[in-house]
Amino acid sequence: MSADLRQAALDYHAQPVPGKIAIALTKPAETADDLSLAYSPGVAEPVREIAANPADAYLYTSKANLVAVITNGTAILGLGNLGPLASKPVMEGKALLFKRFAGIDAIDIEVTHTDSADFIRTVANIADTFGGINLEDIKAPECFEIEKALIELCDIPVFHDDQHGTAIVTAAGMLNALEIQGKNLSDVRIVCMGAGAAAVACMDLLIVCGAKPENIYMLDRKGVIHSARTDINEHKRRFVNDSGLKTLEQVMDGADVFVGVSGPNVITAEHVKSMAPKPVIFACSNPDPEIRPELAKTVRDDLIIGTGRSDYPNQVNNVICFPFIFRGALDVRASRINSAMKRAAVEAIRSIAKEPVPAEVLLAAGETELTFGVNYVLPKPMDPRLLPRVARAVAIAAEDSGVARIPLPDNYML
Ligand SMILES: NC(=O)C1=CN([C@@H]2O[C@H](COP(=O)(O)OP(=O)(O)OC[C@H]3O[C@@H](n4cnc5c(N)ncnc54)[C@H](OP(=O)(O)O)[C@@H]3O)[C@@H](O)[C@H]2O)C=CC1
Ligand SMILES: CC(=O)C(=O)O
Ligand SMILES: [Mg+2]
Repeated sequence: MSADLRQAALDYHAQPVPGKIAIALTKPAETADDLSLAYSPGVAEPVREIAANPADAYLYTSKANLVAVITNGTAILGLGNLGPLASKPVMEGKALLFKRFAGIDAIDIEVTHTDSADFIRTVANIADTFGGINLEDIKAPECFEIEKALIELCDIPVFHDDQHGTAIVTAAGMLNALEIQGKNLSDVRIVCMGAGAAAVACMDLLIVCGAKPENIYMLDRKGVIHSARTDINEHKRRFVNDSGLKTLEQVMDGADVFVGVSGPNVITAEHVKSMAPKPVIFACSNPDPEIRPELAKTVRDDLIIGTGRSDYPNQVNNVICFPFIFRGALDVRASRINSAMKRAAVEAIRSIAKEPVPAEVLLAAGETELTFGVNYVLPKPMDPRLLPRVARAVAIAAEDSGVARIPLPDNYML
């Protein structure tokens, strides 16, 4: 990062007040009459109603539009396990994005804990406060056990964004990129660098969308996951590939697709050069991608490349999903975010990239033109069509799959 950007980022976070979010009042609180309603004695009335009927919390409190962004700071972006407190700027950032893009009030909660059971207990014990829980930057393999347990324990949607938000955006972008390159997901050879939260979920969803498990090579820090390895957990084991290719060099040679959800600068221009014609690279590690687009482009002119960042074309980042999927889930009080809702989000996101881009998006993106093609495979996060289209598709999928607890509002998001 340049010294200028570093200082600008620090100033942005420090000035004019520290941090990125604050709490706003939604009711008058000026007079004694106001306070009689907001606090004692009036507040006792909604208390009694909620005690008698817990669902009334959705009517009389902020629960319906409140999401907790909860972490333990064990996998902060691609920076690693830097602890809960250091993760707070990222979690406040997620809260900012929830509010900016979907009008959802979100609050960050950084949990210090002893083990996964302690973390699960902490989150389960505060869950009723919220309409949904967005788990963030929790490392694998603990994230899988944590999410599974919390889905069972909580009565509200629990969604590990690094798994499912990333997978939804990756699948949407990949289907579009392959369409542009004239390839089918069912035919391509895929290299997935990383075998953690994002990697496992991305590959699972690509398989649901048509990728062949035997065409996927997943790598961790020790190389390709294959069955002779004795150091792999049950989640990695689901992706063993015993074709005989064991090194990064071997799997990149002739690969159609590279998905990077690992760490910075792990592939070289030589690796990119050895890929099949018309390859697709999603180098999603934040803040520094697995390879810089300018480097990859020195060796290929038939390449589609995306990164997790806002300052290159083709941003492949879960921000294109999580505000909108939660909006749809909250608005029908979905009990969970299921596979049908994720598929609906993939299709809604990818369809927007194929349509003309509104002038306000071009302005916000600092672009004069964006058309579906090598430099535009996914909508920009600030595209105002994402909110109505993704939220509506997700809410309809929730209703159709039986997890909505209230009907779709009339003309919802139309
Ligand atoms: N663009 C986006 O929207 C998103 C991007 N990401 C990025 O994906 C990355 C992983 O995040 P997440 O899955 O949550 O983290 P996890 O800690 O769950 O998993 C990290 C995985 O990456 C592997 N890894 C890390 N560094 C290297 C390396 N240098 N070479 C090879 N493998 C490596 C680890 O290997 P091992 O198992 O051997 O330790 C592990 O399998 C981060 O960089 C993050 O920023 C994540 C979510 C969203
Ligand atoms: C974008 C994101 O969630 C990550 O890099 O962890
Ligand atoms: Mg994350």
